[in-house]
This record gives sequence, C-alpha cells and structure tokens, in this order.
Amino acid sequence: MAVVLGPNRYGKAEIRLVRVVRDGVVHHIKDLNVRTSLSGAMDDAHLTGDNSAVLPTDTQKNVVYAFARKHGVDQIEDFALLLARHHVDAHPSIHHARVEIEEYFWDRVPPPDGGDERHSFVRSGREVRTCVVHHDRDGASTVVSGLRDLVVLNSTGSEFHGFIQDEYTTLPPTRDRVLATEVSARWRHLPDGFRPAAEPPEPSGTSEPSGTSEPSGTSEPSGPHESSGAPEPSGPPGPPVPPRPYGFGESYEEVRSRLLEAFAGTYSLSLQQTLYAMGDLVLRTCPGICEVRLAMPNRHHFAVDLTPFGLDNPGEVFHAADRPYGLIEGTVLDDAAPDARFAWE
Ligand SMILES: O=c1[nH]c(=O)c2[nH]c(=O)[nH]c2[nH]1
Repeated sequence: MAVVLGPNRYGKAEIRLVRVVRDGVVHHIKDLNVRTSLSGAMDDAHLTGDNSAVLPTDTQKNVVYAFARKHGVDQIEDFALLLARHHVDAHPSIHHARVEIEEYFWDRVPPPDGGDERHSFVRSGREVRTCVVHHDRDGASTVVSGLRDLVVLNSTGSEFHGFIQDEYTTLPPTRDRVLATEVSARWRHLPDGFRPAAEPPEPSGTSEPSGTSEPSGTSEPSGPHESSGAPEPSGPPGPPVPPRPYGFGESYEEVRSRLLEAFAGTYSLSLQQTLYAMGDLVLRTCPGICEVRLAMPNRHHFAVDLTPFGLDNPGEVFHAADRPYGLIEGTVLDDAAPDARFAWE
C-alpha cells in the first residue's frame, strides 16, 4: 500500500464581519459570516512541515476585515469574488480559492422621538442569504448564490395520496393538508454572468419580498423592478436607454420572489411537485441562472384528534411536529447548462 496526500484545503471559518456605513446620522449595516478555503502547492506543508507555501488562516481573516474597509461590502457575491481573486493573484502557491458568505438581515427600528437619526436595528425574521464563490488560477470563477431558513406554509391547496401502500403503511391519504417547509435553495449563475438587459424578467406582480433590509449605502440600485431598460414601443427616438441595472442584489430578490410565487401558486400533490415548480419558475424567469438545487424539509402539521373532548376539528387545530421530518431534495437545471466544474464543492 502506498499512502498519499489526497485533496486538501485550508482556511478560516466563521469570520464574523459587521460593516457599518455612516451616512451622516443614517447608518447602514452589513452582517456577514465569511469562510475562506485555499488550496494549491501544499504537499510540503503536509509531508515535511515546510510552511513556505502557506498563507496563514490568520492572514486570510485579516484580509476580510481590511478589504471590508478598503472596498466596502455591497453584494456578498462581489465581495467573495474580490477576496477569492486576491488570494489566487497575490500568492503563486495558492492555486484555488473558495469563499463562502452568509448574510444576516437587519430591519430598522425608527427613532422613538421621530428624529432623523437612524442607527437602531432589529435582527430581521427574514431568511439567511448565502453564496459560494470559487476562483481558480486558470482564470475561471464560479458563483452559486442561495438562501436558507425561508419558512413558508400553505394552509390548504395541498394533497398527498396515490403513494405506495404496503404492509408497513399507516399514513392516510389526504385531499387537504397544511404544507409547510423551510426552503434551502442554491442557484448557479452562468459563468458569463447575467443575460443582456434586452431580456429582463417579466414583472411578477405578486409575491414581492417583504423584507426591508437596506443596501449598504454603496452603488447597487435597490430593486429588480425599479427601472427598465426595455425600449419604448413607439414614438420618436429619444436618448439611448441605459442598460437595465441587474446585479447580484436584483438577481437575489428576483429568485426569492419566484420561489415564493411558485410555492404559493402551485396546487400541490406532493412537496416533490412543489419543489420542481419552484426550480422551474426560477430557471424560466430569472436571468443568468442555469441550475437550482433545493432542499425542503416537510414540516408535518398533524390535525389533532379532538373527539375525546367532544369537539370536531375541520382542519383548524394542528400539532406542528418538528421531528422526524421528510426531507425532499432535488436539482432543476437547464439541460444546456455548461459544466459546473467546482461550483458546488
Ligand atoms: O409531499 C410529500 N412527499 C412525500 O414523499 C411524503 N411522504 C410522506 O410521508 N408524506 C409526504 N409528503
């Protein structure tokens, strides 16, 4: 037997970064959890203890804080790309960088005296936004954006029946149930970024995100539907229409809206069917996304038997069980999607 070193990477996990932008008395915050992982010419570090190729994890952590000050933090994907490219470009021994970021949203607490100062926040009940970015020394970058803990519930419009019945089956078929889940979704961006402005997503008209988290006060525009680069249908030619701004922030809100829209709008015969509908709508409507991976626990809601108390229960009183839960997972992708390479690692 020959023992050899297999794949390896190293970095700093759980780098908690809070960036405050002070716009006079109006402050903006960005609350992140960053993980960096580097790989490259690390054989000697493992085999002989020679650390000359090793950029310490402590330095990786320092770069996160220094770059937050130097470059600001707007969209997490852009910040992750900046960090990943820096590490690969700065050190020949680093061949590949992976940067993962989670973002926690905060809502504003208005000043009780009605004044102008805006520096109070309450942690939002919104989901957590995520991204994983890779950059390789061959110049390739991949971006996977995502969210987790997006908790949703339909109180009707869900059935489950027609499943396999064997000697172990006790689950009664149902024509009306509560469907609740906690969506974890990740979506892969096309390597060449977003599609041109000429193909904006259709306005959905429904399911606008309810969160009020604010941008960090830097350059990104604030919403996917606020401006349209679509040319006017008629009339004299005016000044050229600037391209419709569409970056990671707009893309995120668009995907989130479509996930909610499909969850709410699908009459469900199973959570599997709902999962597919959610991924399908994202792929068909959101620019520049070629693959969606979803994990959706089935948060079972059991109607409580109230007959011992002489009461009926016409779908009103439920026990929300936390475990065990069904775990429904699936990938929906464009069959012409380019190779994912390391995007999902
Ligand atoms: O939507 C569902 N899918 C299943 O596969 C399943 N299995 C189960 O017990 N309940 C459900 N619900």
